[in-house]
Amino acid sequence: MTFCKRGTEGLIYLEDGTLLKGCGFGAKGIRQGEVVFTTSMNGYPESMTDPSYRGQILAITHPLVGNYGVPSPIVKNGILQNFESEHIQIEGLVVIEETDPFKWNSSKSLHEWMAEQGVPGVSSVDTRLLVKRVRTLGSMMGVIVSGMEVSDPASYLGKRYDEIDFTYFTSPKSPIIHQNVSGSSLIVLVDCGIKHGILDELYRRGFTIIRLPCKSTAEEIMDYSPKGVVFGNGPGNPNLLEGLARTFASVTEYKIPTLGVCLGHQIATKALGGKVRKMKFGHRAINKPVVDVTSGKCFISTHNHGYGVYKEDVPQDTQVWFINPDDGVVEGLIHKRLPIITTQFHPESRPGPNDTVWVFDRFKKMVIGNEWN
Ligand SMILES: NC(=O)CC[C@H](N)C(=O)O
Repeated sequence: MTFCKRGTEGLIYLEDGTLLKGCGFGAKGIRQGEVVFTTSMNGYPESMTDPSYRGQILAITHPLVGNYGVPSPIVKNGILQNFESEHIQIEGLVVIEETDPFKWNSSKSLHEWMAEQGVPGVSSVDTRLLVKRVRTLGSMMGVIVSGMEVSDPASYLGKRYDEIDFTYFTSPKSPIIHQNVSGSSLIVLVDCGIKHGILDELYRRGFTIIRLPCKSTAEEIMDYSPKGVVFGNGPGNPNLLEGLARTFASVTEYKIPTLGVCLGHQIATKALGGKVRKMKFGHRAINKPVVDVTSGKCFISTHNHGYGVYKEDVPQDTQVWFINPDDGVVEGLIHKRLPIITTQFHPESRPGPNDTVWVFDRFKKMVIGNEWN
């Protein structure tokens, strides 16, 4: 029997029947979701508040999680500087060891933060075994239990992740404006659950940003006469978002500079005639290589995607911009005739190395200077 420092037990159950018992922390509760893993060694406050993780139970492979605690939110111009959204988005967290913090800017422990926000965690489980199962069998649904007695966790499995449109929970219901006094150009960002890191990088480049709901039409977008449009990241299965792909396709008719990031890259692919497929277990890390095939340079980047574009599914009028050299997944596209660029990875680098923030400079050049290749 494991000694549990919070005095409660917990478990993680996978739909293939794997049951790992450990300790509960964070909030007491039971949640179901798709079980995914990240190999990031730090950045848990950013990852856990990334809206693209909605509907997922996140396992962190790094053995100690919580060492530097959780900071107080810092907000500038309505944009969070140290979290990716206002609250925790993951369904639950799985770690080997959940630690108490020691850092000058920590305001609470990981345990306290999760308890406050109603998110269950389980620690003292063999995350290596869990990751091996997911890598071998592919992403699976699972159930996390913290501090409660449950005899049949399988009975809590519900609707499958791939069948739920999570943007309903993460997209704003009405426009949000980040007015930029130093800015020259107004852009519209189609917000399906935007990471504040993306907002921040755009705002730093002088843009006034109008965030519109994910279900907006091209007409609603063009009503603002934007100089550029961004289709951002977001949770869930891109193949459920046919309306968004239609909106993207209609926006292309205005020949307006457009940037797609992560979900935005997938939506661009669909809108332009390509295909997006579910990956076996996805890419979630802050040290993934991507090669810019136009320059031959390799960059280290932040990823969080479970769907992907493969070479054979790239839309006709686009050229591959980035590729992941490990598995060949297409990590970025450039349109051959229109000012459209996309990345599957996260150039805003939250959390992660800043190697690719120049993608936003390139977008700015497209908007301000009319250059894109
Ligand atoms: N970060 C994202 O935008 C993720 C896109 C999509 N939900 C996926 O998992 O592939």
